[in-house]
Amino acid sequence: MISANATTAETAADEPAVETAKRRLDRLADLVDVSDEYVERLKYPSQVHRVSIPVRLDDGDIEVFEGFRAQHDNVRGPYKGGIRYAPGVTADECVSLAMAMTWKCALLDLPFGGAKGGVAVDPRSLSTEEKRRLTRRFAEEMRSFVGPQTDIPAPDMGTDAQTMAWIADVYKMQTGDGTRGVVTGKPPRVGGLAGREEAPGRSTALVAREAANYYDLPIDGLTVAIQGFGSVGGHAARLLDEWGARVVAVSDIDGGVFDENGLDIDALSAGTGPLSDRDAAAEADELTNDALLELDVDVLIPAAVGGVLTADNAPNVEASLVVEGANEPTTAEADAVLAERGVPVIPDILANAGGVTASYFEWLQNTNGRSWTHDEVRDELDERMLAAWEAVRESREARDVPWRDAAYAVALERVAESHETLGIWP
Ligand SMILES: NC(=O)C1=CN([C@@H]2O[C@H](COP(=O)(O)OP(=O)(O)OC[C@H]3O[C@@H](n4cnc5c(N)ncnc54)[C@H](OP(=O)(O)O)[C@@H]3O)[C@@H](O)[C@H]2O)C=CC1
Ligand SMILES: O=C(O)CCC(=O)C(=O)O
Repeated sequence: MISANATTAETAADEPAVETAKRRLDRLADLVDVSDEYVERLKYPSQVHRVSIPVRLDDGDIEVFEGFRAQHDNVRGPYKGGIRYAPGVTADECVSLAMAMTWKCALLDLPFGGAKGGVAVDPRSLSTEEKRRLTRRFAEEMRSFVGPQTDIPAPDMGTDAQTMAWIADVYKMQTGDGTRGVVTGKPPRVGGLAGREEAPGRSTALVAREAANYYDLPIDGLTVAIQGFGSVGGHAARLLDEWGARVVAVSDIDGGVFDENGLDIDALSAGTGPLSDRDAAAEADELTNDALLELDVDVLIPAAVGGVLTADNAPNVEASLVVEGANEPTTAEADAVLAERGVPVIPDILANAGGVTASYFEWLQNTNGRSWTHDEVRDELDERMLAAWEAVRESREARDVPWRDAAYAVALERVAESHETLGIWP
């Protein structure tokens, strides 16, 4: 077992993400030619919906869960963003993630605004039937504020294609609209897109490869540690492994596995249960999630929960490069420490943006009835991701700022331009 000093996800020194998001906007206002009034408005969500979700559990008891949907800005198109099921989800968490969706969609030049939702629940504590009842009731509660042209949810942590299928079905029963464009990330047999599930992991891998190349770290033999082996982490690991990188560590909620010679990612993916119990990990060492973040690797990819790189552990990060597969894995304080130490951090709004980009293709497919092949999805996704990477690279070089600010500057400029053109406020 490799160990490291224990860290908590958010220390006293690490401010809440929503405050960081607001401060970032102030800083960005100096970088781009945007009026202060727009910047002030964009610090706040347009609306935050909060609903109660009563669910009958398998043992006959009723439990009431809290659900949220934060809608940040829709100047560029309908609100768009995932729904997460995780313990401790709050309205504020959804607000900061909704703000990030506004910037992510603008950076990829998609005709969407930003939203995020969630239910405070540990999905691992629910049976499939309980999840189905919870999801259908949440969908009923969301009826008045979601729709293919208003707000389009998608999967996020703890939710998946099946969750989206249940929401699409409730919406169809309520409205008669059978196009299923109300949510993306559905199973392909009910209007979903081949390639949506792998897309955020694919973009994370693609951006990691480009960034590594930028810093003269060749993909062949590139050592990579990935926290999280779910939708994003699992697909990023598989692709990087396929492209010749050496994925030496991956983890799930219970901890991780490490092999300096590289893990057998395909075999690990084929297994079930905790990673450390899988046959493919028999020769690997176990390590904690904290220790994984401090491994001496070329690329570290946090791809699980937010707030894992903090003021406490950033001084111990040994990776040459951090690529954010998860949303908001790096606190503002950790960002500052890593910048000081010369460790580049490629931001979430670029790296994992393949998810919402593929969601856009799915929404188009549902809207105009033309289905996309898996190859078409991959080709167009890669093209758009590489274009976004280039835009951020140019912004960084022109402005001489960290990668995160460079990406946000491109996005803020586009959102502000849309507001200015419409002239609706201030
Ligand atoms: N799915 C999507 O379309 C997108 C997701 N993202 C972001 O990527 C991140 C991961 O999402 P996604 O892959 O969908 O989620 P999944 O639920 O598919 O996977 C999450 C992974 O993280 C692990 N995990 C959960 N809690 C912890 C913890 N406290 N410490 C360490 N590992 C943990 C899970 O382990 P276990 O399996 O044991 O529970 C699992 O391996 C989130 O930040 C999400 O917002 C970003 C863009 C798109
Ligand atoms: O696909 C989408 O609409 C959003 C995915 C998401 O929630 C994210 O990118 O964080």
